[in-house]
Amino acid sequence: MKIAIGSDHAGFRYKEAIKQYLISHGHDVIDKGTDSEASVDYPRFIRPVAEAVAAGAVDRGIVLGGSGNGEAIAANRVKGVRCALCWNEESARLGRQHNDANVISIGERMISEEMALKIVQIWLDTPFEGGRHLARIQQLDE
Ligand SMILES: O=C(CO)[C@H](O)[C@H](O)COP(=O)(O)O
Repeated sequence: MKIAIGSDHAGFRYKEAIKQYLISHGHDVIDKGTDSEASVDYPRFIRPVAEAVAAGAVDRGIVLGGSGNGEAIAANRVKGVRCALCWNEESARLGRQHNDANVISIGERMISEEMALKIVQIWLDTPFEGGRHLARIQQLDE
């Protein structure tokens, strides 16, 4: 899968860990920054991830910050993006099953690195359920 990833300074360490995890599992990763733990403003690095997903340049996107809240808000401003803020296995699973989330947001200050990697794995492996959820996600873009 082709996956874009981006973070601010507060999500930088997990971005690097997730990038290595994805590459080691055969994915093609497009890193939109940031490149260090120096303080930056997250919209600058999150919006390019969301735009790449919306344009079909990549299959999925991952955004990270301290809480993941602002990053999810920024990603969801782009039409066609369904970004789920994930903090445990079930939030990641439901993000795919019910919401067909094409982007996830993770808060580095909220969860362990082990949990962050688990979330990514579940989000990649879980299919969209369709059915009653299809009409609902279609209404998001209407
Ligand atoms: O999670 C975030 C936005 O929702 C940011 O990562 C967080 O606000 C950065 O905070 P600071 O500038 O204090 O390091």
